[in-house]
Amino acid sequence: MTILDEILAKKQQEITELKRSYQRQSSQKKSLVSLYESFQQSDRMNIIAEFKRASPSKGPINVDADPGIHTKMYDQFGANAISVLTDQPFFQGSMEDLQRIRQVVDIPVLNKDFILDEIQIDRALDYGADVILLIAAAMNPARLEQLYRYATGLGLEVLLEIHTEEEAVIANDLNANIVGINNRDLKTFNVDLATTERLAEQIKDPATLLISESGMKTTADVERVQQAGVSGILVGETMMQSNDLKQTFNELRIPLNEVSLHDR
Ligand SMILES: O=P(O)(O)OC[C@@H](O)[C@@H](O)c1c[nH]c2ccccc12
Repeated sequence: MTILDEILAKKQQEITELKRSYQRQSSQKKSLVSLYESFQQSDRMNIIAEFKRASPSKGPINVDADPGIHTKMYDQFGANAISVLTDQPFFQGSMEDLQRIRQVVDIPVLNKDFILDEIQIDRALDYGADVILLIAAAMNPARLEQLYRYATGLGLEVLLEIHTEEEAVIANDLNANIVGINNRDLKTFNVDLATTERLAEQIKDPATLLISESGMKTTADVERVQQAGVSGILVGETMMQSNDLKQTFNELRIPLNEVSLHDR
């Protein structure tokens, strides 16, 4: 049993409970902020800065950080979007964190969780998310497509996360417009930026927005994934542990070159 299996099993229990207790809000149409559109307009590396207190691979990262104060600083120093880890058992996050963050920033907010059911998508919308994460490794392609269509039908955007060549094919088949290449293998926790280099070229549609996820610490790391053609990065640990967020953003927000701008 991998850690991913363990997380997904626990998540199924949470969903069962949620279906018993969660009251959906009235489905009034909201006007959401488009991550896709706003990232297309930037001439610097787009940064999705993540609020993540702890993780199964690292243990505690920054458990005492205040979600409102911390992400307000992300926004001030140049984040283009905020990712909020809302899983409680393995990441010590919550939907209340997301709600709080929604109150303090106007840039797109991503609900980062192990989403396996429509009810979690309804809840993401209710709590103020603009974007949800769907992880190709977490379910079969047919179910992935159902959830993808459900979310986009509600007006949410989807960051579709892939880690293997097979999953890149799934992303192409779905015609996903925002694809996240996770450098971390969720089964072993190994991080390798070569994953981005390998998979970026497998994504066929030039209009797809490519995001490199995990393991980014230095300017050199960002330059490397940019060469592979990505125009956004998702950064957690480095943002949660930085003593000087202004400096961290300056190091990571490099100007985009032709490689990542060529298809605009
Ligand atoms: O802390 P890092 O190495 O910067 O990684 C951030 C993000 O990519 C990572 O938190 C992540 C990527 N995909 C996920 C899926 C579930 C939980 C967490 C993740």
